[in-house]
Amino acid sequence: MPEKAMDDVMEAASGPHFSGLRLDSLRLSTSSAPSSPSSAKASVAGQIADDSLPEEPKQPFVIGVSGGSASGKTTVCEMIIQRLHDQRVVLVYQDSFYRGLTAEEAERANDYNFDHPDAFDTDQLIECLTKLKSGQSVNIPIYDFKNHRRCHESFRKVNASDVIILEGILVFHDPCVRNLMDMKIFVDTDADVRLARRIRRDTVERGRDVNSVLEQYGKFVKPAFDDFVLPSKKYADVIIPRGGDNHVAIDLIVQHIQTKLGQHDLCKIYPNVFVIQSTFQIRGMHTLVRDRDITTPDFVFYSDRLIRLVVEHGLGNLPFTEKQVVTPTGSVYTGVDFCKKLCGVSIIRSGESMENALRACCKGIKIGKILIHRDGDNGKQLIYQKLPNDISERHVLLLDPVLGTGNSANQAIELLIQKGVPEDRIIFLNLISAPEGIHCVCKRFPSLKIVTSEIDAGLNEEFRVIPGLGEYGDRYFGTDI
Ligand SMILES: Nc1ncnc2c1ncn2[C@@H]1O[C@H](COP(=O)(O)OP(=O)(O)O)[C@@H](O)[C@H]1O
Ligand SMILES: Nc1ccn([C@@H]2O[C@H](COP(=O)(O)O)[C@@H](O)[C@H]2O)c(=O)n1
Ligand SMILES: [Mg+2]
Repeated sequence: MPEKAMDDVMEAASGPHFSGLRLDSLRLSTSSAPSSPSSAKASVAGQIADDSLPEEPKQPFVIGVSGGSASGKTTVCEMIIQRLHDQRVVLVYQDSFYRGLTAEEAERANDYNFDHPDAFDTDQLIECLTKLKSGQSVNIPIYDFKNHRRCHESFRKVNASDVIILEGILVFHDPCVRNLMDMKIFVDTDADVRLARRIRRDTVERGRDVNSVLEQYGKFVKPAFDDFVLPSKKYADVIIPRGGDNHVAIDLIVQHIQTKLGQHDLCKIYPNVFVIQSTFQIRGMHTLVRDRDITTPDFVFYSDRLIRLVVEHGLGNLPFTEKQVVTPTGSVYTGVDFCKKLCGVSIIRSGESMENALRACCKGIKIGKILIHRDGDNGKQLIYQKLPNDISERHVLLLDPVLGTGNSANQAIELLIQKGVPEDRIIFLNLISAPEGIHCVCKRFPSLKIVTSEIDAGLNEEFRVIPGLGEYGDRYFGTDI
C-alpha cells in the first residue's frame, strides 16, 4: 500500500488539531520550568496527584448509531458532528467493512444479501474500533457501492479523536461491537419514508435502477430489517423518531455528550482560564496559522483575526457599569459602559503583534512594553520596560501570543505587581497556551485571568509548544526566512 495513497485520504475531521489536554504529554509540574527535560518528565506524577487529574489518558467517547437503511443515520451523525464543533470527532461507517464481492459474486450481485450480518467483516471492525478507542490511528477500508468492492489501493486514515461515532444498520447486532459503545442511538423512521429515500439515493448515488432497488428491498432489506435491525433497537439508550428532522432530540444528545466530555481539564482546575468558544472558523484559522507552508501575509492575516477574537473575549472579562441611553425612537436603552481605566502591555517581540487588535478595539489605549531575555538565567532577565506611570490604577491586558513554559509571563506579571497592579486586574491574552505554562502562571498568580484560543498538547524537549506554530514573532514579522 503506497504511503501517498493513504495520505490522500487523510481523515479531515481528525486532522492535526489538538485542543484537548493530553496527559501523556504533560511534562512540567512545578511553578517554574525544569532545568532539564528529564527533570520535567520526573515531575509528571507529582503534578497529576497534585491536581487530582485522572491517571489514565482520557478515552474517546464512542457512540453507536443504528437504524434501518436510509433512516437518516448518516444525516443524524453529521448533525451531531456539526454541533460538536469544538471536539475532535470521527465518523466510522459500518459499510466500510463490507467484505466486498469476488468478480464472480459481483456478476450476480442481485442475489447477494448485503443486509445480513455475515456481509460485514465484523472482526476487522472490532479491531479498528478497539485501536481507535485506545488512541491509535487506523486505516479504514474504502467501499464502493457501485461495484460492491473494496478499493485495494487506498485506505481512509483515521486519527485518534475525542468522540468516535460508528454508524450502520447492524452496529448493535454483535455484542462485542455493542460493548465498545458508551452511548447507543437508534434512528427510527417510517418504513415508507425509508424506502422512498432509498430509491432516490440508490438511483442517484449508488448506480442502481428503480426496479433493482425495489427487488432488493423486498428480497433482502425488509426481511433483514425485521430479523436483525429491529430486534437490536432494544439495546438503544436513545431512540430518535424522524431522524434528522428531530432537532430537539439531537440537541439533547449533543448536550449529553458535551457534559460527558466536560470542559477542558485545565479550565476545571483553574477557573480563571478561559478558552474562547471554538467554531469551525476558529479551527480553520488555527489550521492555517499552524501550517508551516503558509505565506507570511496569510499568517499575519489569520493571526490578526484570531487575536482580535481573543482581545474581544479578554475585554469581555473587564468590569462594567450600567448605562442608559436614549435611542432615536425616544426610548431608553439600558446597557453598560466600558471600563475606561485600561492599558495594554506587550511582551516584546511577539506580543507586539497583538497591539493593533487591541488598538482597534480600544481607541487611544496606552500600551506599555516589557522585554525579557529568555535564554540564560532561567529566562528571568528583565532587559527593558516602559509602562504608563499610572499603571497601578489600570486594568492591564498583558499580550503574548504563545504561552510556553510560563517563565517570561511570570517575570512580566511579577513586574506589573511590583508596579502596584493588583493581580486580579491583569488579564493575560494568548493565542495558544501550553498546559505547562498555564500551570506555571496560574499556580503563582491564581487571581489573574488567562484568555486563550486553544490549549495545545504540551512542550517538547526544547520547551517548544507542540503542535504549536513555531517562532511566532519571526513568522509574524517575516524574519523566519
Ligand atoms: N430528514 C430528512 N429529510 C429529507 N431527506 C433526508 C432526511 N434525512 C436523510 N435524508 C436523505 O435520505 C437519504 C438517506 O439518508 P442517510 O442519512 O444517508 O441514511 P442512512 O445513513 O440511515 O442510510 C439521503 O439521501 C439523505 O439526504
Ligand atoms: N454493495 C452494497 C452494499 C450495501 N448495500 C445496501 O446498503 C445498505 C446499508 O447502507 P445504509 O447507508 O443504507 O445504511 C444496506 O441496506 C444494503 O442493502 C447495497 O445495496 N449494495
Ligand atoms: Mg449511512
